[in-house]
Amino acid sequence: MFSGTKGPGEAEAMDGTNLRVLIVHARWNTSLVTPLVEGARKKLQERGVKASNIITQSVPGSWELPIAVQRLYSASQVQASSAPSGDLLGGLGRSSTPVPGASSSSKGTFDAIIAIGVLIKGDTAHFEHIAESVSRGLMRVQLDFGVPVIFGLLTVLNEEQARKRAGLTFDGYNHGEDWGDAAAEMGAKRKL
Ligand SMILES: O=c1[nH]c(NC[C@H](O)[C@H](O)[C@H](O)CO)c([N+](=O)[O-])c(=O)[nH]1
Repeated sequence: MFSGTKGPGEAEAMDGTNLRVLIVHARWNTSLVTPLVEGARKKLQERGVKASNIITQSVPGSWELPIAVQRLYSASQVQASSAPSGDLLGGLGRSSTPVPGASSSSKGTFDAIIAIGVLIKGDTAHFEHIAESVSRGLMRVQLDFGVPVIFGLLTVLNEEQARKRAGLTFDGYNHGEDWGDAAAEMGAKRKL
């Protein structure tokens, strides 16, 4: 965890034993997204979340994160309240995921969701449109559905900034770990 002035401070000790967490990540900039996902997964397991209760799904890019978060959460709610059914993904269709050991099916609802993507500014306004819309979309899903959606969208000006925040440089640290801590804390508090 970041020990400087910034950052969330010491995470509250939360027991993640009974939590089920969904990680939805973009496949754009995979070499940067994968360490972020792995950092989040590592922290979740350090907080006691069972590996089998960490469900990972991927989408093409960050633009698709809000709809995937909404659809996967809705599907899990249906599944949690009815007989075991088949594909959690519903109409999303199965997508490969580059994170080793990831699983793409689940039984039951989610206590927290982490949405992960890396947006790197180009020389057009495309970046701003995606960043603004995805941010608003993820906030809307968490408030509409009452489930914590951890904001794991890196919006950076260049690849070096992303590498630093993915813990890939000597002076960086992996923001995915903070997102894992936040998911464990918010998921546990949701059960209080
Ligand atoms: O996740 C990203 N998606 C990006 N674009 C794809 C977008 O998220 C959608 O997947 C695409 O527009 C199709 O809807 C990016 N850029 O364009 O630069 C990017 O940097 N990161």
